Amino acid sequence: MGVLVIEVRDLRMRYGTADVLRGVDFTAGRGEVVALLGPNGAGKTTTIEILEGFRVPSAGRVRVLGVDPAKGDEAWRAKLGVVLQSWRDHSRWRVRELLDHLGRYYQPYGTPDRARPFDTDELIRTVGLEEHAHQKSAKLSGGQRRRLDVAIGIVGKPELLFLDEPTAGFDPHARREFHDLVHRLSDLEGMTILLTTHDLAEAEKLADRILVLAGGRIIADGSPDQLSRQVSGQAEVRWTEHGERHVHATDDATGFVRTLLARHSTGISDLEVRRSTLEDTYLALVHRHESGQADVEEVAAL
Ligand SMILES: Nc1ncnc2c1ncn2[C@@H]1O[C@H](COP(=O)(O)OP(=O)(O)OP(=O)(O)O)[C@@H](O)[C@H]1O
Repeated sequence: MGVLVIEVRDLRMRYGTADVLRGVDFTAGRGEVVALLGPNGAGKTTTIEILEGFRVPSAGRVRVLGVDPAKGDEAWRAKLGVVLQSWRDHSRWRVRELLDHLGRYYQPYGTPDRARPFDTDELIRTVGLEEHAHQKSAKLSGGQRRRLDVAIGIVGKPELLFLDEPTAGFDPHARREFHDLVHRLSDLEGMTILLTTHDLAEAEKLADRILVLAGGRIIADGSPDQLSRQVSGQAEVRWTEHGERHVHATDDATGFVRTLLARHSTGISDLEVRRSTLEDTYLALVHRHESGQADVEEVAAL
């Protein structure tokens, strides 16, 4: 995996008497895009806040860019970018002015191989706010304000970017542009990105790896493809035969379809093969976990 940007071992967090994180383990490497999924209240935001140094964990070992976040200094903080769920109020500022102003904070932290901050006009183009550069942020639409949030998060060219539900409120076009942006940031800038989302199609498109947090632990860790194949190896074949609809679940869809067509060379129409989606997989994992059917270790080893 190369250089570890995030290293989390046996992380625990207790609020009062409630154990929210009960031994979370995962790592993320340079340039990796990792999606953290889990039901409401699973502890995703808590985990991210600990990684940012905003919350001190009850126990466990956490290293972010080689540093314990609870002891991170300004130079360390300058290498992180954060896009939170809630809109921070910058309503009096115009877009370009605000980004230019925030960018200045990062100037002392530039290195020979990473100029900081982002050039303001390049940044505005990157997030697609050219037409709104001189508008007050209070006048932006919800989706445009979210783009401004993203611009604020990356203005310092972070090595590690946290995105908490980044595309909530985006229209499909803005969402696709945002996905392209995430890929560019990880490919061209080598940025490691940790994002939370409840949109599984988004996680599948964006993430190299998916972590599922439930019951205070990571219950699955793998590429979207690995997760789908290991949780449900079966595909569903659907077809119409002499006007009647049929469905068959099989481990070997190709073999089944071959036999089906050989047996009935005519009379078969509307043939479809459906693999389980990440959403099916996710729901199966969380259900298995909640109903106690799966041992945590067993699923985590997928
Ligand atoms: N400061 C706090 N004090 C006490 N309990 C808290 C605090 N912050 C969060 N919690 C509780 O910890 C649990 C995890 O919350 P967290 O916000 O991390 O979940 P999440 O996975 O991000 O949820 P969502 O998907 O709804 O955003 C919840 O039950 C929440 O009520």
